[in-house]
Amino acid sequence: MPDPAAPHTDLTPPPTPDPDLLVDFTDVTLVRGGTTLVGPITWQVELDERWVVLGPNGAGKTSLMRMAAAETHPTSGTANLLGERLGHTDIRDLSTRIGVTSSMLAERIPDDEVVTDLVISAGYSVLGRWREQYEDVDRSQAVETLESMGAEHLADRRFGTLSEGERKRVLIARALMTDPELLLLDEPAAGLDLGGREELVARLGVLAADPDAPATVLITHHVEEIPEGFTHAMLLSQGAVVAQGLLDDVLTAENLTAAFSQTIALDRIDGRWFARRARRAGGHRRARE
Ligand SMILES: Nc1ncnc2c1ncn2[C@@H]1O[C@H](COP(=O)(O)OP(=O)(O)OP(=O)(O)O)[C@@H](O)[C@H]1O
Repeated sequence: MPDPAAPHTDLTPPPTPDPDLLVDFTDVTLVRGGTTLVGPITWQVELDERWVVLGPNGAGKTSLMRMAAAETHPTSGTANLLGERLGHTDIRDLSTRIGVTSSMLAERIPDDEVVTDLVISAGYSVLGRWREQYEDVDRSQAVETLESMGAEHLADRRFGTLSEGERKRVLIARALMTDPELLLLDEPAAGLDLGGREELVARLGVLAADPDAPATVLITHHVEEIPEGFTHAMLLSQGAVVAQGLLDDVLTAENLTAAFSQTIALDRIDGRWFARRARRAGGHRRARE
């Protein structure tokens, strides 16, 4: 007979993580210094999905991505990545299965790193040259991956000599080098000029359309940076989810207005999105009077 005064202990084993869910977060939070940076968030990313995570500065996008990259453990909630439960698996085993690009990573790359070596090193979970001689197979795969991002001509260049746009393409190639199951891109178009942004968005659109490409999560501040072929969106504001789900359902003027705390008008032209602050009713007419 159980003691009714004893604390309740749930002996049911947690459900086995679903291998088809690359990200499977339930009520996940990240707390630092007593402040909740993001969450609680319940979020699932499936094999063939391409997600965009949008929100203003400080919304918690990078905090969410660091948990999805297994770089940071959630403070609470249940987090499964690639069918493994965080906290019950060696996160180093996940690192080659998740391709990541971020400005934080870019800052850690030595200026004199040769692009091909940088791309190859992803396969060894190191940043920078690790071996004296890489295998020919590594080298040819690196060139092939650079080709997929239109960056093969940069193979022998040193990272520090590349333009911002060239760096972004090289870093995405590096993230793809290990043939990851999940690709996480944190603001890949930040700092690019119009031409560079459009070039990158087009390449990401090609990647999104490739059925063999990994499930992708792209973080951005701007709807103009959403490539064609993206399927899902999450809007974050102040650490909380404003909306998430199918891109067409989530990306509305109403939801953007809520996320960015100002009245946003949204247009869709040729499969791309464009946002701006809406004029106040009658503002145009007054300006002409
Ligand atoms: N280690 C930390 N300790 C305390 N607060 C932190 C820490 N890291 C981040 N924050 C805060 O958490 C909030 C969310 O940060 P995060 O970088 O996730 O936002 P973001 O949406 O990626 O922002 P941005 O668009 O500006 O890059 C911010 O207010 C940030 O100042």
